[in-house]
Amino acid sequence: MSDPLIDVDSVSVALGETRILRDVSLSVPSGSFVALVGPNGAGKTTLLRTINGVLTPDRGSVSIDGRDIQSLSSRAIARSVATVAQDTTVSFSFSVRDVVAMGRTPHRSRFRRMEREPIERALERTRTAELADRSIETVSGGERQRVLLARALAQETPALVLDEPTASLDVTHQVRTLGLVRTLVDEGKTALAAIHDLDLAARFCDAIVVLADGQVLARGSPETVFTESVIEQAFGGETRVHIHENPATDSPSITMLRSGDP
Ligand SMILES: Nc1ncnc2c1ncn2[C@@H]1O[C@H](COP(=O)(O)OP(=O)(O)OP(=O)(O)O)[C@@H](O)[C@H]1O
Repeated sequence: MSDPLIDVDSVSVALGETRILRDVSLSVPSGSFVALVGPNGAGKTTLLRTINGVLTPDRGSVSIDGRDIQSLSSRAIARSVATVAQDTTVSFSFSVRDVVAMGRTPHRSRFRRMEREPIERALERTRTAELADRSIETVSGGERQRVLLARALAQETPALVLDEPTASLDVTHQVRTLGLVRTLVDEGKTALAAIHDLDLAARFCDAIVVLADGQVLARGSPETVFTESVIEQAFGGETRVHIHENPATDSPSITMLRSGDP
């Protein structure tokens, strides 16, 4: 397997008096797409915010491409990792194109004109070009989520960190968005995404990390991680799953069953 682009080593994070992450280790090999799954409150957002340098671990370390992020400036981190946060609300009235252009900030300098090409390419790839002249305040929640993915693509970083990138999307756009991330990874990017839909995670990702109660419960290929016992341990006794092979996608297909379902 190739070297890890993102390496999280024994990270612990406390917020206020509460310890949120305990001794979390994971690595995202260069050129792979890894899903972070787990119940609400497991610590997924906290972990992603530690990986992009917003939060500082009180123990352990995070490295990007072999460099400890504590030693990097925020500009250097932003040239390595582009993030789409879970909360996509915006409180400014820029056009969609201007929002996507913000992705170029870590590459700008007083001496260089802003390159337009990465912005237009990001708009095209996320199918948001037709929204480009609209105010970001007027687009729908799902469209805004795709615009913020476009901003992350315009940042032209080796790594993408995505917190529930399909949360506001209809089923077609969920598949399109994860399909786009898969294509970007196949072209050379590396992605780590918190994903609630286990079936989509199994379909699009190379590896799965299950986080529960601030700790890594399991990690590995979708086939090895998505067992009934791991899922029931992570999501609690009320959750049962039906796992079967999906010959069309060559990945396990997962149906969540609620209590009362046959
Ligand atoms: N600033 C804070 N102070 C104290 N506790 C916090 C703070 N921010 C988050 N938490 C708690 O940390 C835990 C982990 O939150 P986090 O948002 O990382 O979980 P998550 O796995 O991303 O959840 P979800 O699937 O609901 O998005 C939760 O119990 C949350 O209430």
